[in-house]
Amino acid sequence: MSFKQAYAEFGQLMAYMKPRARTYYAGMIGESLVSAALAILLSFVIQYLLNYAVHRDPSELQRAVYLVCGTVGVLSILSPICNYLFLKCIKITMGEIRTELFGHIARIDYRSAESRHSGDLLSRITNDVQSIEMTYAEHIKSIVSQILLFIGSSVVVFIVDWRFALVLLALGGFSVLLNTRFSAPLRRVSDELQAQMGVLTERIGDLIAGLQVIKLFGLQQRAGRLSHDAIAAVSRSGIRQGHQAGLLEAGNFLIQFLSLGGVLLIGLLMVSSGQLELGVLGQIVQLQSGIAVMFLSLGTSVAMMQNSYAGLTRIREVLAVPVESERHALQAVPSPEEKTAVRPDAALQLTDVTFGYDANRPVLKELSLSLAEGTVTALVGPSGGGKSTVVKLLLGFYPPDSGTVWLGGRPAGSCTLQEIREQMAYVPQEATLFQGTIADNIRFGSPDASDSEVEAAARAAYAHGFITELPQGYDTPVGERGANLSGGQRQRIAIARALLKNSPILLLDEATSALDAESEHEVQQALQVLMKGRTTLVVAHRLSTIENADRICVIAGGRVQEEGTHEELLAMEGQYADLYHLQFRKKPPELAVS
Ligand SMILES: Nc1ncnc2c1ncn2[C@@H]1O[C@H](COP(=O)(O)OP(=O)(O)OP(=O)(O)O)[C@@H](O)[C@H]1O
Repeated sequence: MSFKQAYAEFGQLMAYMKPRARTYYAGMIGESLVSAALAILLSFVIQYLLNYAVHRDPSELQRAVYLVCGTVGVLSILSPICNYLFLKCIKITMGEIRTELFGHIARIDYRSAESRHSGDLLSRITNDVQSIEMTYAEHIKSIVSQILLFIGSSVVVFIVDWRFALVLLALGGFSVLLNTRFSAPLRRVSDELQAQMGVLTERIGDLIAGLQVIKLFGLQQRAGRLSHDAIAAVSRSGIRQGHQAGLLEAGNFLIQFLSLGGVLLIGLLMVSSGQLELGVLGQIVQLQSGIAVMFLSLGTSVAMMQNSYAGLTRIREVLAVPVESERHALQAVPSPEEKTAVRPDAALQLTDVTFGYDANRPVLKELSLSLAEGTVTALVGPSGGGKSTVVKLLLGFYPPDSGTVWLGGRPAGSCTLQEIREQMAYVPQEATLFQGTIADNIRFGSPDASDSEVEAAARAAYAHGFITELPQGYDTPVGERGANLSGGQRQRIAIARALLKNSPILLLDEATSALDAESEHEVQQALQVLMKGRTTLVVAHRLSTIENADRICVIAGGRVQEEGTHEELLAMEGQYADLYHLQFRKKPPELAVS
């Protein structure tokens, strides 16, 4: 890496510290001065004590004692203050970096979110952010304190015997060359290692999320094999990094050894021939480590900062992922035919919508669909036909490639995403619960809702009963992603949340397929309450649950193939009738949509 590039990357790293740069540098330089001063003053103490040992002059002993007491007194006041300022700046800055990352990830557009593995994002938020903290807290401070120690030691050695100073500086020069030689390979291996840590975190995420399936199907060995490659890659890069760092360290130690051995040998010869005081030699020996260590630790710190630069690059990649714009990304102006097709009673409508996740493979093909206000519409059809994709478009997660989504007769492209989403409540197949209590999770539907409103929503969602049976009631923590609750309980909390949101349009991804009969009954009852008076779109996987819907649309191959009521569609003897006969299973009438 060129000096210019390193300087630019350092600048980017320090840009986060800019608002409090003065305090950070003051704290860090203060801390560094303290440790450099300690080492240099110690060299004087050694000189005075050795002089006392040789000449038995009590004033030398006295000077050593005064110096020790003065140093301890001043440093014990300065050090905690500087350390506090320094650490405070780091913690605030790290908090800001994490907040920026979290905020950005929460806003990234859905297409980018779906195309990334959550483990990769997790690794960037944890490993890469951590690598930046190491530079703020360790590497920069180490460089500055070693430079200060180096300057102080060099000046003192130069004053007491300039010949030693020249020899030590020459050896230091070698050390610089050695460290520069290792900088580029270390950066390469750091980049690799950080990326591989990301892959490993992805594998671990998959493993934890799929633990039940892995155990159930006895896939432990297979899962182990899948993670094996990622673990092996991390180990290989880690070993390569260790190898490079080890070679660098060995070279630096050799130089340090030569420097210490040389000073001692020449110094002792000079002492024995009367050219040098023993006390001065003791002082030079103490200070030579300050000079040699500077090169050693400067090299190591510069090399380790490559890790942070690699981490920063990965964090900046996340920050460069586009966020959802406030406006719905749909810009196309509806055609005159589409405008005339808009039904005045439609709460939601799609006219000639074509959409593909991949531009060359349309999933929805000129699909038209309208949801009359206050009615229940069900989407059914074969797996992969495009039902969930319709929901994603309605929620504004993706804009159509062509055609128009209409919201109450208004093109969704002219609405903000907030306007679109305020109109809709969505209950997905798997209820998403967040860390916090049951009450917190219901309150996501309306953050300002009072406790009694939360309870009313829970009662309407048939959730109040089981909540009050829990020892902590509404204050029960739901555990990671609702792990402390059953599937049906999670669903009813999600329904209570949707009730509290009180939006006029309801999108349901058939939420009961994974539940046992009793839970399904309760969730269905809760859904009946939720659907009352709302325009509802149900993505149904089991036809028995939507027999009484006002309209049923069969979606296959990205198009509405058939539509009508249950009886009309059966009479058609088309795809719906085939699907129905295939799945035929009578449900108790009270469970079905009424
Ligand atoms: N994020 C995505 N990226 C790329 N392709 C996708 C994505 N999501 C869905 N698809 C593809 O789009 C097509 C329609 O998927 P969709 O989930 O809408 O079907 P569906 O009718 O809801 O299926 P199911 O009943 O199984 O849930 C499928 O071929 C699917 O592979």
